[in-house]
Amino acid sequence: MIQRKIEIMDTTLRDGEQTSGVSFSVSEKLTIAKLLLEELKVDRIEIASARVSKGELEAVQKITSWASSTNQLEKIEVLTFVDAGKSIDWMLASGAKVQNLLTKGSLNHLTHQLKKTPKQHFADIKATIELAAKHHIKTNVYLEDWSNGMRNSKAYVFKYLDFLTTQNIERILLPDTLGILTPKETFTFIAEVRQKYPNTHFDFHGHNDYDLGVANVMEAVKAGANGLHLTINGMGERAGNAPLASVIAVINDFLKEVEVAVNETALNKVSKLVETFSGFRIPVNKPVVGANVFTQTAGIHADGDHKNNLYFNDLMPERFGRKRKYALGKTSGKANIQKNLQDLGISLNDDELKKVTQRIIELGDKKEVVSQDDLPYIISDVLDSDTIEKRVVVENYVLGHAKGMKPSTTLQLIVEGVRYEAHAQGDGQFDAFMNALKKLYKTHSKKELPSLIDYAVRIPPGSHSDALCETIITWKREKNEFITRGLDSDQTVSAIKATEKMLNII
Ligand SMILES: CC(C)C(=O)C(=O)O
Repeated sequence: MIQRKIEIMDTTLRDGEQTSGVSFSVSEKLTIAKLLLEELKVDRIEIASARVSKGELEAVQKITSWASSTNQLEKIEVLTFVDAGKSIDWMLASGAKVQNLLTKGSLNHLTHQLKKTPKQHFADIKATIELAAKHHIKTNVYLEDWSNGMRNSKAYVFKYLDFLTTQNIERILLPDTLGILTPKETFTFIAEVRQKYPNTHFDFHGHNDYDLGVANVMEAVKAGANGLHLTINGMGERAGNAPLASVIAVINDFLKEVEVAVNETALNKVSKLVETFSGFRIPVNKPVVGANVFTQTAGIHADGDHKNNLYFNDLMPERFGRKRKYALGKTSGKANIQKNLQDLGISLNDDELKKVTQRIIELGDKKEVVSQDDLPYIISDVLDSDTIEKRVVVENYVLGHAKGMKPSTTLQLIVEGVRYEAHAQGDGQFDAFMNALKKLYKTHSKKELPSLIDYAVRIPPGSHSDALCETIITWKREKNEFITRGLDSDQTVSAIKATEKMLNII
């Protein structure tokens, strides 16, 4: 089957930058532009609005100079205005060769914002297109508020399109400026213009105000749109634009009659880079690129994956340069843990697996995020504790820490079935705990406590900051040194757990 090619125009650097609070630096724009064209392989990029700032001019100059050296200048587009040639002067200074001229696509906008008649507007547009052509600048034309125009002033839109299709332009760009269209309307409106002007190239530019951006783009393609405007991570004005990653997945999986040149495996990398540069966080459940979307949390899913991939769909993570994960927490169960152990190359017997599962459920109950990186630490803690006979139990404690007061601890300890209690102050919470312990041992035990000679804390690499913390304490008794470890989400508690182990060893 011969597939119809759909041009993908990425507008992250123009409409995406209109996300409230986002501004890319010159070098960030250049880096993103290179990635979009060279790795992601979109067909065109819109990188700026003309006349915005000095920095914007510098960014466009850098990008056009690189694009010219790599023969890609025709893929670089800039939003321009009908402004008696000022935007064209800016284009000439920037080195860009394709303008996306903003014009009015609804009578409402034309009358109330520009306060012009269609005749005056068309004459200004004609002059701008001709001036651009004189300077070897190609023109695409945006019909701003086109979706409203199709709803409320169709006669104006078609009169304007009759005029435009006789002009020296490359493409007509049809925005749903306010994201108001339904999928059904999108199909109908695009089909109408395509039918009337079968030889003209039409792009659809969808916004996401009703969360219908992807659905509308899908209908635009079915109705015959030749190109689509998308942004990385769905960035853009208000609720953003149709997100590129989701649209590419939808086209590749559901619209077999068309094809796009975009390289799916680069989607995640580009998405992450744009997230870092923009500071605009990707929601964890954002399809294709969100942190959680390839993580199975329920144990039953991991179990089903094991049995003939029962919980897989066509969105395989490897397509997008990602990997399936199995979450660890209170609902994860043994199957998830087994999957993570397999990944790490660790094997446990049934009894050990049961104990590790129990510990993860306990941690999950405390609302902690347990990651695969934490798993070896949990295993070693569980198995290590298992080998020690528990004669001494740190049963209860109150740790006091208040501004302007010395930290204090009240401690209840059970030694071979007998409960003891002590209170002490210290330089920090753990120091106060140790002082209370020393008091107890001095009064009630003949045993000497070992001295603490080193105290190290580490967080499993890749672990979330609210997850686990391991305290490793080196003790010295007479000439012998030994180490105990404690694991908890709270640093002081992890040190107390390491100390409890020491009490059971001496
Ligand atoms: C500025 C214009 C082209 C726009 O982004 C829109 O109408 O959505």
